[in-house]
Amino acid sequence: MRNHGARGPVVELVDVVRRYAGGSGTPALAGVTVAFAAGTFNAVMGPSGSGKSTLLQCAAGLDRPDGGQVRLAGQELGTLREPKLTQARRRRVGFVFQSYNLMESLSVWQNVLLPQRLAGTRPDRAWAREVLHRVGLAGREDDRPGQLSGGQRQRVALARALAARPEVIFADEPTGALDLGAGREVLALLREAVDDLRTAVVMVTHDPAAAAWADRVVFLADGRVVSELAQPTVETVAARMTAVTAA
Ligand SMILES: Nc1ncnc2c1ncn2[C@@H]1O[C@H](COP(=O)(O)OP(=O)(O)OP(=O)(O)O)[C@@H](O)[C@H]1O
Repeated sequence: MRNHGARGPVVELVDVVRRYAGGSGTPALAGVTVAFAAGTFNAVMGPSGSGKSTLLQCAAGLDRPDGGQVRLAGQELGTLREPKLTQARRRRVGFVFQSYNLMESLSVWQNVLLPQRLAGTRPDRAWAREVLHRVGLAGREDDRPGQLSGGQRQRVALARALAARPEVIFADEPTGALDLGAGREVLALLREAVDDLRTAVVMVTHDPAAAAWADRVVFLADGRVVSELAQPTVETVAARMTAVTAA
């Protein structure tokens, strides 16, 4: 596609509107235009209810907007019907959630390979092994998630995302359930995915210290992008959050 070169955005939202049935009248997304490029780490922040999770769901093709366009690797998602939409998502997108979303009955290894099995592609075992090594879980392949700490579980979730070589990883509060040290490990691994693999990362967070790992912070309020910050630090993020919340 024309606009998906090395410098083109992996994910592009143009004037995206999402209105929930029975909502209070204010749309969850009220016309959001934003793009996320390969090899960039983006944080999305904003007050509770500002539309962060809805933005992630629409950008990932998990939810359909009521207006506007979402392009993933240059492909307009609104034009895709199932199962093409699911295929596009499986091929290009990785997810990391606050609650890990691992299959408890499967081993670490089976969890990491599951998305590729579901996609019907032949799992790249050598890369999966490399990825487990990268996240510090080599040797834990046969463990069940129940035998792991929260930080280790989240690193399995990250390995699962990376194993499919996604162009973009969407992370919804990936450090929300972790202590400081485990959270830092996960953030460092997301950073590595951006710097070494040129993955785009889009991470929703409430934590200025987590956002400071990003290259850029996008601030939402009332379903709109109200501010942006490049090269964020804990201090500049905290100050901007205060300003956005007070406005
Ligand atoms: N499934 C739904 N049905 C109806 N309204 C919803 C639904 N999901 C979200 N909303 C509403 O849409 C708005 C945006 O919600 P969203 O979860 O995207 O915000 P958020 O910024 O992620 O919030 P938080 O930080 O609390 O997770 C809120 O007003 C919320 O109540």
